[in-house]
Amino acid sequence: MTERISFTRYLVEQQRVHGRIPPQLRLLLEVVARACKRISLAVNKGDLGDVMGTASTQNVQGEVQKKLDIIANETLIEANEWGGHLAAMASEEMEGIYVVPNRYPQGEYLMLFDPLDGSSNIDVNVSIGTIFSVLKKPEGHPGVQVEDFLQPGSAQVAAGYCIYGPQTTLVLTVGDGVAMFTLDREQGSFVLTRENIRIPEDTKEFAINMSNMRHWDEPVRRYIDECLAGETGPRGKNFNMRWIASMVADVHRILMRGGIFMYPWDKREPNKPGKLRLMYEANPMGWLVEQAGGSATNGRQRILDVQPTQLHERVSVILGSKNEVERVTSYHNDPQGGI
Ligand SMILES: O=P(O)(O)OC[C@H]1O[C@](O)(COP(=O)(O)O)[C@@H](O)[C@@H]1O
Ligand SMILES: [Mg+2]
Ligand SMILES: [Mg+2]
Repeated sequence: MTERISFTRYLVEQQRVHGRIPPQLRLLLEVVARACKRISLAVNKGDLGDVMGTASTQNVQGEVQKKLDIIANETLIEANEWGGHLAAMASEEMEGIYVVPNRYPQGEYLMLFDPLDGSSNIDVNVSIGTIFSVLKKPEGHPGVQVEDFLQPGSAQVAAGYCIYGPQTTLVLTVGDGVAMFTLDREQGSFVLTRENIRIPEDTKEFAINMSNMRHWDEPVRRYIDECLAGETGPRGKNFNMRWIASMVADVHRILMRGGIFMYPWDKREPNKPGKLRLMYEANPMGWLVEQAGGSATNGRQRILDVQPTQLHERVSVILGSKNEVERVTSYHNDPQGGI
């Protein structure tokens, strides 16, 4: 029987063999994995635990928070604040940054997270998840400010997500490809189950919320129309559609078998670049996809090159199989032509 590699051992080998992970980052990732395990247990409880339904509060996005949004947020904060590897955290569920109290040692990393992604699916037993992104705290000044977080996605030192579905699966990159770990509930630990995940460059599967079609911009409309036209149309092949409405689940499918995921700008809120958030949704997912051989743009430029100006800023997201993302991007940059 092949020897099972635990998450801890994988990180230790990445540190020792590849010198990719400094000790503090390894500790941080282990703590995040433990926090995700606790969130997974809460999610699994469903109606047996007091975790379903809405809380009576709103978050900075103006969304009514779900109980699990808050439980997941608190679990990540509590688990990470005392370890000495973080200086501060930022979350979809918190307006400002959370600076690690000075009764604890100040670490050299910053972490951003979407504690519970796919909130609209919580009460209907569909896969949801946690998304995280790790940056280095800039040196040269004491304390931490919001501006320290406003680094482009290309500055990430680690990114990942944990999906709470039929399996609980943790997917991670530290810049050396993408690895996947499945939670072994008997052992209570994450075990390496895939390495060097690759996304096929071509695909016949697109994911977008079709109910927004009338609000889309011309390049997106053109791309989807061509897919829907199938083998008798300009693409000469039939396309299938999927939309789980949990970004973590739609992106996981793409890492597993390819595809293109789109949440583009649309006319419903023309002043917003998109629905999804740059710092703790698009950047970590964009880096994972790139590390697996795919692409991620906002329709015009590489998402990881976008210079953030606000903690909760939104962005148009087009990611997945390289050739399809390049096609949609070319339709934006050259409306008459494109690929
Ligand atoms: O309901 P819609 O418009 O299809 O949007 C679904 C998208 O919204 C999200 O649920 C937003 O994330 P949160 O659940 O973390 O707020 C994404 O996971 C998903 O891709
Ligand atoms: Mg989300
Ligand atoms: Mg969320």
